[in-house]
Amino acid sequence: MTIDTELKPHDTIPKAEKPVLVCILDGWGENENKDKFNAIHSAETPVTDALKEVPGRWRTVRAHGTAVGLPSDADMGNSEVGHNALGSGQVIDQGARLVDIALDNGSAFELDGWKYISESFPDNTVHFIGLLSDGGVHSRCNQLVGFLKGAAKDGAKRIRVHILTDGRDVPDGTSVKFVEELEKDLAELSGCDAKIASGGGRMHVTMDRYEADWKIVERGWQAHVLGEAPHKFTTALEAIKTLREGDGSKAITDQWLPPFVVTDDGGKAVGTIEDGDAVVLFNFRADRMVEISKAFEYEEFNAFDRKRFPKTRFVGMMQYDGDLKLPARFLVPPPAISGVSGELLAKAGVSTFACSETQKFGHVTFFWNGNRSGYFKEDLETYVEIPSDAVPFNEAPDMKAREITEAGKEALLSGKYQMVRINFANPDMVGHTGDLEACVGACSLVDKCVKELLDTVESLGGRWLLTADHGNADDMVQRAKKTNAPLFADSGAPLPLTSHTLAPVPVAIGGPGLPEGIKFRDDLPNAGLANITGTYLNLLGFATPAHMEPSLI
Ligand SMILES: O=C(O)[C@@H](CO)OP(=O)(O)O
Ligand SMILES: [Mn+2]
Ligand SMILES: [Mn+2]
Repeated sequence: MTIDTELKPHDTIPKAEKPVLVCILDGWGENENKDKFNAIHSAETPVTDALKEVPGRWRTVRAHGTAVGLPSDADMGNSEVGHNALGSGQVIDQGARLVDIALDNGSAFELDGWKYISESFPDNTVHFIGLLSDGGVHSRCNQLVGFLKGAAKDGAKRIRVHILTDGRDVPDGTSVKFVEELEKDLAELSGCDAKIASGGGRMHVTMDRYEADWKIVERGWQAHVLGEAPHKFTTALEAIKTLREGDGSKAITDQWLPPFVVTDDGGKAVGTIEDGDAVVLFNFRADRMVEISKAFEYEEFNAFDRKRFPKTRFVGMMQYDGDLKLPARFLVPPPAISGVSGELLAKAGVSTFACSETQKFGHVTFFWNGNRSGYFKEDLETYVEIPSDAVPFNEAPDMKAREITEAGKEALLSGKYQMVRINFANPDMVGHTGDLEACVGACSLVDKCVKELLDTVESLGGRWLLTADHGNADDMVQRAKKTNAPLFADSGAPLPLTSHTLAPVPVAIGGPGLPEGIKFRDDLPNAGLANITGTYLNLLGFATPAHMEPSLI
């Protein structure tokens, strides 16, 4: 498709004279399950509730599956695909799908990335590092197995897998099943010595994002590369089963397992990373692979002391950062996202303010701009990151919602910005902890913060759009497949749901600056997140560009 990067004025909505607020509630779905396990339903949310009553200015849109470029409608939404869609207005085949296709048609094994790592197959080790689950948000086991088989077929003599346990996109405890399956798959690879070499929980080892805590990456480096960790076991299965028990008084969940190394009977690590080895990061999603990519790729690096910097043939499943071209080599070309709203608005001279806390900062900047870490026009764009606490967020469920609200209000009142873009992390990040009570509190607070922001826009005579990127807080319990009934452990405790949901998300518009007759059209019942981009461009007074999905207005 040809992309026209010139924004044209809207036919009927005049150019916004006052700021337009776009506010994303991360992980805030509109779920059919309206029992106490829906934290949003259980929370005090008078502000977002009242928005539903405004005729023609509230609706839901699809935020999962094919509506956001994922392989199937069984796939839950996530922040990467959600913010890509919100920022670009396009439904783009996403990493999960592109890798499936490249494996299906075999092209993955013809491309430069694969040829590059193949050079290590005969005489060196090939290492695979990534999230071991079938969650489909960052990675998928069947894709890992596809590449493992490809490596064995193409003559890899020695394979080592470094696993990050999930328990976030999939139920806690499933790490055991995934490791058992992987052990079996590795044993079946013919003609090569293949083993799990190290690992740890995804929230504690390797998979940090937006430089929230480099210690997480350092732990991973020590375990995967140097073969050093406080815990050593002779099998990965024994490692995770033992580590899950914690210190006896408190169990540790899959997400938070400490780093471990697998050793031989003599205590020697079975899979350190050495000069000449190939290293593949098998996650397709970008945010949590950027830091570890820098550690493997950058000669100059001072985020932590690597102690040893092996010269490896290093590839990502995808190229994770389009501006940094990181990593330089990759197995499957990433989604080509162009003509995004940020670029068009910068070209049109619109000044933008974007803000969230660290955990979601890249969501409203990097993902929003199509996985680019830079600016389009730096003098027109102000990006503000409020540092997140480095704690499990059920222990501090308010997170930085108040600080983000203050920053957003200040930006609106400053008169410096035509568009103000905000993301509240709480419903998602607290939702992922599985702690219902904490999540209910988080949702109530976010509702209050939304009020403050909308009141500010009202006072200025501006316009606003409120939406979310996918569900999460809207269901905090695992349910029976057929009946949807909540599931409980033998102890009687509800089985927590830590993942995102398949629920659609709300969209609401308003503000005194919005001409009175402006309403949502009713001929787009299947609209998704990509339809929101044209909608906020309309609020700014621009027509929806032809390469974007139609506006909801
Ligand atoms: O924490 C994350 O990495 C994902 C879940 O795997 O959540 P989100 O897509 O909301 O960032
Ligand atoms: Mn999200
Ligand atoms: Mn999430």
